[in-house]
Amino acid sequence: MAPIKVTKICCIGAGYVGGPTCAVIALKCPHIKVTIVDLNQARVDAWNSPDFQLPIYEPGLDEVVRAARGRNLFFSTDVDKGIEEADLIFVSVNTPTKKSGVGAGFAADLNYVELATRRIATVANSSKIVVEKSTVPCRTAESMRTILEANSKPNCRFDILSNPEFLAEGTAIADLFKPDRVLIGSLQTQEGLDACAALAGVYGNWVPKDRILTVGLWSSELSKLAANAMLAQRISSINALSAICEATGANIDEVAHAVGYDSRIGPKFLKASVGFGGSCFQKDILNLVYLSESLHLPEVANYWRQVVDMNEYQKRRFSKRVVDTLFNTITGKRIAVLGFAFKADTGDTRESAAITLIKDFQSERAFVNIYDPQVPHDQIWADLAEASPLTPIDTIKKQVTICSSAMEACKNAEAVVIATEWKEFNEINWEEVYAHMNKPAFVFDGRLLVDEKKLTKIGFTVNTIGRPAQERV
Ligand SMILES: NC(=O)C1=CN([C@@H]2O[C@H](COP(=O)(O)OP(=O)(O)OC[C@H]3O[C@@H](n4cnc5c(N)ncnc54)[C@H](O)[C@@H]3O)[C@@H](O)[C@H]2O)C=CC1
Ligand SMILES: O=C(O)[C@H]1O[C@H](OP(=O)(O)OP(=O)(O)OC[C@H]2O[C@@H](n3ccc(=O)[nH]c3=O)[C@H](O)[C@@H]2O)[C@H](O)[C@@H](O)[C@@H]1O
Repeated sequence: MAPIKVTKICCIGAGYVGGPTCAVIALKCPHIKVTIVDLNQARVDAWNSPDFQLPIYEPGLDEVVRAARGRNLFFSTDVDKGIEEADLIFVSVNTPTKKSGVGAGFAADLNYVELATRRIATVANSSKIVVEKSTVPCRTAESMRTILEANSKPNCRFDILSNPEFLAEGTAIADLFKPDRVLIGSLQTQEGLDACAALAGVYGNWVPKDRILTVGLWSSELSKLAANAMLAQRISSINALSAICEATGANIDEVAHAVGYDSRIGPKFLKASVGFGGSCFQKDILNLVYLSESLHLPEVANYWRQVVDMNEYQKRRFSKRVVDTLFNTITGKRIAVLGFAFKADTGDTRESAAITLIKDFQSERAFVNIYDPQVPHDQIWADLAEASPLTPIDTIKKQVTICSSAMEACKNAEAVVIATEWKEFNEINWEEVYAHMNKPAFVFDGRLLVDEKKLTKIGFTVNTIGRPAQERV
């Protein structure tokens, strides 16, 4: 049989993954028409905006969309047309943690995946390769196949692939241009392998062959959860060690450096922090915990749960350190929180550690000034309202002020808390900040960002994650 040639791709879901991933496919494959569809009109409008005010902030994304949009890259709310036209469909919808029902708080909510799958079954008039791009529990492809086959029209066949995405926000375009690997899982039938070869052919336009890994469907699905769980586990491990450092006088940067020098361990992902955030680490580990429990493997479930528990502990430990250091009370004191996004170079705030810290400061009745260079103010208010559902937004607004610069946030504050490692926080004029703060002035560095010695010399008392407090000299 001649290899399947992909000429039209549809991606369902124009979010942080579907948007950048398929924009890069369009850029690198000018011979393929790529249509990204979404039910969210505002999001699609932003992708189509004449001045390229895209719905997500991602370095380099703008250039990719400028080069391909209108040529072979299209954004639309016409989901049915996108499905009908395409020979390969990515399902890149959200799979958040379930909020209610069986598995609430742990299991992935597969409702969006199911709705998208049902839509494909209803609309498709020709055979399609359907690709799971969303992160899903192991064996979700089987449910998708059952739904598609039960609802398909005669002469329509569906081949399901798993092609999880490994990009990280903030470096999405670089990751997509030069991925460590592209993983494609398929059934090991001839049809499955043919579909796999077709998708590998798409990536083959720019990804070297030896970086395209082809495996079985279930291995592919599980590998995505495993990769995120192991990355998060490294952060929880280094954060657990940071607590020992603070208590003993060891320095977490030195420990991470020494440990990471072992080529079997490696230096990446060993940066102690105020806790990992982002839409996926916690969700995917909880998903793995749920999967393990469903498989009657409680020891395995407990093992992975600890990674999330340690992360919660790290956040709480940090806010407690702020309160303890400020003479056991922050009531009525002003705390400047620098950074609200869950990491630098993104405007995404999902599960950001900053939200937990600010909530803790609010419950201690402190005043909080927030500054983030990318997160829209409306998003900050929405996140704070969601974090404290019983507190009216007007009450929150009496305690919290959103500022338009780091300097403005620090004015008249007792303490500065660095929650996100934005580069611009390296360039803060700390002498000027110090001059405008109440004394004694404290800096709590949750991201190992500031030069402790320099700040201490200025007069600050500096508390850095994973190091004992530096007293004023
Ligand atoms: N955010 C990230 O960096 C990464 C996310 N992932 C995974 O990728 C998946 C998508 O994540 P994000 O892009 O961050 O989510 P997102 O929430 O930014 O985007 C999902 C989009 O799908 C749309 N959608 C939902 N149901 C739909 C339907 N039936 N028809 C059309 N559109 C529909 C939503 O309106 C939304 O715009 C998740 O499973 C996530 O775990 C994987 C790797 C990285
Ligand atoms: O499935 C996903 O959603 C993605 O999740 C992560 O990507 P992302 O969450 O975008 O960002 P990371 O760079 O992994 O950072 C996650 C969190 O860990 C924190 N972190 C990271 C590294 C580190 O050494 N220390 C640390 O505290 C970051 O500040 C951030 O809060 C993975 O890195 C991606 O491979 C994966 O595709």
